[in-house]
Amino acid sequence: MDDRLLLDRIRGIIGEKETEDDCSVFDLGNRFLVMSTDMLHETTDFPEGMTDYEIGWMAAAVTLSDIASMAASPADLLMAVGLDRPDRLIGITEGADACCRSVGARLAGGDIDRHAELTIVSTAIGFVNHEKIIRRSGAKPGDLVCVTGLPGRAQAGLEGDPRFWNNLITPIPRVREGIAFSEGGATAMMDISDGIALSLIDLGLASGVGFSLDPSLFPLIPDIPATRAEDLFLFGGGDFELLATVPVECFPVAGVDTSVIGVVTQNRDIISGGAPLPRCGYAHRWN
Ligand SMILES: Nc1ncnc2c1ncn2[C@@H]1O[C@H](COP(=O)(O)OP(=O)(O)OP(=O)(O)O)[C@@H](O)[C@H]1O
Ligand SMILES: Cc1ncc(C[n+]2csc(CCOP(=O)(O)O)c2C)c(N)n1
Ligand SMILES: [Mg+2]
Ligand SMILES: [Mg+2]
Ligand SMILES: [Mg+2]
Repeated sequence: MDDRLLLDRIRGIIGEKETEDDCSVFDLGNRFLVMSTDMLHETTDFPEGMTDYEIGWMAAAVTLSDIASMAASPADLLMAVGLDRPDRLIGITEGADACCRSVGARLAGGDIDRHAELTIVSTAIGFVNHEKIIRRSGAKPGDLVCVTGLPGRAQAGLEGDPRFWNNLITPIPRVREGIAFSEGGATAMMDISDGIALSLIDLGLASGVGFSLDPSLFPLIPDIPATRAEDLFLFGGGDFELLATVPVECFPVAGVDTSVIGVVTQNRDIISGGAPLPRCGYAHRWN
């Protein structure tokens, strides 16, 4: 059992549309309010060696990334902190505050509790004009599949590559890039927190499409064997880059440094280099 399968079980209760995107979407009449919440805790999310400041930064970044993935501008973030030791709160708060400021958001409140394992829930809201929101459901056959940055770095950092430790522990929410994708006509978007392969599965289901990827186009981490780099690229979690689909006539998108890795297909299969893409990536598992 993993978190994706569990989510499928509650979709019928709260609704397909409500659980389809990185954020929930509330119509304010003149624009949309988007909201996201994420829970992180020490054993599964904060690798040993992180400072409290970095823990606070990461907790804010993962949620702000969800706001970015709707092409929204983040506004306020609340952080509920279950502390194993009280002295950790100041560093955590300084890190979260710095991350919020870096994207023009405000750390605006939260909660403090005692907990055996350090646990942080961050909740953020953002705003986006009706015509500028990008959902997971808009991909059209023929669109280009685009990704920002060098996915795979966070997993490489987790596995001990010192070059990518900072990518793992202090991810940058791609707010500016999300807005640029929207301005440039992107049709669907999400962040790749659980890895590109699982994200493509989600995007394909939401849009009713498939994908054909060309591995020769993948932007890969340098100086490691190519097969390893390709696995990190497709299946590594913890990178908060954006995955977007862009009509051919809209490419390149001004203001985003992006790599084209494939094309959207009418056929719902997800193919990479001619073979079906395995359903592998980061998941929360029970047994
Ligand atoms: N317990 C829950 N109850 C209701 N909706 C949920 C629950 N958990 C997740 N969702 C919804 O399901 C969708 C996917 O959630 P998920 O946490 O996988 O997305 P995410 O936040 O983009 O990913 P990540 O957690 O890796 O940042 C979101 O719309 C989310 O609001
Ligand atoms: C031990 C360890 N493994 C992996 C990562 C990278 N990481 C951070 S958040 C996330 C996915 C989304 O999580 P969630 O679904 O809980 O929001 C991943 C893969 C990490 N920081 N620590
Ligand atoms: Mg997300
Ligand atoms: Mg999230
Ligand atoms: Mg999740």
